[in-house]
Amino acid sequence: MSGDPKSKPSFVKRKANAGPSVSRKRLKMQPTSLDGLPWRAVRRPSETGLDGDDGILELEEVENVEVVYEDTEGGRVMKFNVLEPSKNTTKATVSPGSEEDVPSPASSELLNPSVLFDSKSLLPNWHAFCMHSHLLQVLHSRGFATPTPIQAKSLPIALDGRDVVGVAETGSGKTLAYGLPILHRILSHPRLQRTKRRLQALILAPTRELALQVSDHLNVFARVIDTKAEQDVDLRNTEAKEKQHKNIAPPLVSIAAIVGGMSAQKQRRILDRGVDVLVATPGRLWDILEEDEELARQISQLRFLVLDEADRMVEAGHFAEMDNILRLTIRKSQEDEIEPPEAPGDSLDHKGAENTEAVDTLQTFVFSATLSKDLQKNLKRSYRQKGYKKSSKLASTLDDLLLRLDFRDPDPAVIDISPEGGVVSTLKESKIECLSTDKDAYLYYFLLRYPGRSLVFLSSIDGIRRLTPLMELLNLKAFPLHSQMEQRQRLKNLDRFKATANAVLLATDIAARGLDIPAVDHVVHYQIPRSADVFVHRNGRTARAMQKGFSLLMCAPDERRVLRALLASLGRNTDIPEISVELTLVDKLKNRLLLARQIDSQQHKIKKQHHERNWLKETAEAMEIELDSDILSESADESNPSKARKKNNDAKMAVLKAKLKGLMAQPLLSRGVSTRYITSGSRPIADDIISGDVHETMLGLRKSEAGDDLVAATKRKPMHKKVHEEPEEWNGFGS
Ligand SMILES: Nc1ncnc2c1ncn2[C@@H]1O[C@H](COP(=O)(O)OP(=O)(O)OP(=O)(O)O)[C@@H](O)[C@H]1O
Repeated sequence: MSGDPKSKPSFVKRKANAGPSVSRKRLKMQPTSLDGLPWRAVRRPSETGLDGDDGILELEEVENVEVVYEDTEGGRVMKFNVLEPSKNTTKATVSPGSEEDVPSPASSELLNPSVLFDSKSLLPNWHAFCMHSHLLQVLHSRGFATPTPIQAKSLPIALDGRDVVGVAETGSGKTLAYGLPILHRILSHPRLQRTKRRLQALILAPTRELALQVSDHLNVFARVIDTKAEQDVDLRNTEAKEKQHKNIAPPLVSIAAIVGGMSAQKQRRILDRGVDVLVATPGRLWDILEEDEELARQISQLRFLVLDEADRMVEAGHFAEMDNILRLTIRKSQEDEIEPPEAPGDSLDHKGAENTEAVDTLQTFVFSATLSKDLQKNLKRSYRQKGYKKSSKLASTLDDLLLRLDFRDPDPAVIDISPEGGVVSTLKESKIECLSTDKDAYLYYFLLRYPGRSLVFLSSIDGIRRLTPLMELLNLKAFPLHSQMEQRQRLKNLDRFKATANAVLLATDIAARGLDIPAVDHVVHYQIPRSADVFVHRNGRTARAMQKGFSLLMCAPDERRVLRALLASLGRNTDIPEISVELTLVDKLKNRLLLARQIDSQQHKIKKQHHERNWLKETAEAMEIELDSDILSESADESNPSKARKKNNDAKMAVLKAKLKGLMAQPLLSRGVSTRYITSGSRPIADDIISGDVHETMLGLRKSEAGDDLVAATKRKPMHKKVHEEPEEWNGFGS
């Protein structure tokens, strides 16, 4: 019996169970007293209300016991015969009262899935994978009726214990393709109760947002199902998520995210408590690893290693950290020239069998929407070439890095179902050719003409800083997202963008990979992306999970050459179609933009003057210098304007703002529509207005989706042709 009987009132409930399958033939007479029986502690089922700590410290059961009644002189007595269990019994032999032998709560679900959850009739398309019943229930509760193609192809292989390199289009469910096998394994091999969780899976992701998203996504599958909470709480909202986390039972599988920009102490505390799955960005993980020897040791004994968006990881400035972390995962049994850094505790092999099991069964998953065919071939080849030697120098390309992965599998399965040319079937692409200096106006036109959730990619942070205030002055809900923002602000802006139906996210390529934002209607490339992969991933933020999506590329004359090269590298032989634009409207919008720019530069000037004046004063004070009265008066003239001057500035600003307000109040009429009589143009619009069919911000234009306004694409000179493979047949999500 466990617990301290002195400190708490306690009793032990016991139930005897002879078990129907016990054969008389293997009866071994062992008359014993009640306390001498092989009692086994069992979980206190929450359904019965016995799972609290009050009163009952432990519930025990005993099996293979025969109860015999004997008539004696003193009356009828009960005797117990212990039957010897059959040799092939699957139950572990347990010693009574041993804490170590008590399975964790997760094991309660470790029963025949078809008994707990009728997956055959409720989830027929998932049934064949024989996954843990808890996972099937979550899939069912979320309405994930059918595995996506990448899931259907990789799950059987991954569940079979093999390594997988998976390449599939953006938004096609790759997270669960690697996540479900990991969760299945952990749920099916529950840790012993009161033993600390041991790290079993490490998932590396290139950006903080992606790492947090992956951990959120998998956490949904790791928690005890609370259908009410699932309905009530929008899990995509950070605040709601925090609230929910406070209210729920401990997870069946503990998944933690370790990313930069958030409290390192808090993340260390979580690690100290023990986690099963760690999702991390390489930079922060390496920082922690340099001080946390125990974590380094656990990483050297992982059961699963995942590289999500592997190809991005080498670009994100994480190369050295990635390389170091991968070295930790290399097993000692490998005949390798790379000496993994000595993991703390290497000498402490007291875990014995547990270590051996982990060492021998590391499974590696590498997933991305863009892994070149050459790389995939090289990956395979490297394992066949016995002579391949890993150099101890730092890896320098993705090829190098992947070749360093410690694939246990002599022939890792490579599943490539990425679409030809990188275009997702539900995505419509378009472009606008215009001068660089006109891009703001065309962007503004597009955002007004096609309201919705638009994600605009810019190649520089300065560009985002310049555009954000302009958009705000033009009454658009614009949120910036880039690496120089504080992490809290980054997440807040993402949440706001997700929660606003008609909003603009101005982002650098940190938002290009993996982010699963619901219902992004448009992706805009303000500049041509620097590579074909980035183009594919940026586009992948829309048209996800078989939803419709639209992308617009803004191409200046000096970018044409880059665009041609980009399309060629994707093996495309048709140009991207142009979208038709009402140029008269763009001209009108240019006037608004001009005013917005003037206001912004005026505001900027005032801010700068304040800043300079304060700096001068503070510096003089700090250095205990008395500034020359000439300088002071000059400075006062310039940056601390006199009342009259200030008034003048304020008046100037008020005039500009009033002008802009006036312009914005004027309806934007399309060409051919008279400003005086909206029925007299080439296309009278009065009827459309009455029927609500006209565009609310641009009179004279019918409401339409961006995809409806494409101009036929021109054919480009044929490139080297690709053999056309039949597309994967898939009828979409939930079918
Ligand atoms: N079997 C399924 N049925 C329905 N929806 C699914 C299924 N699997 C995943 N999803 C949903 O599809 C969306 C995209 O999944 P996920 O983010 O894993 O895509 P991805 O392939 O990793 O995309 P990217 O390459 O852009 O990172 C998510 O919202 C996810 O919940």
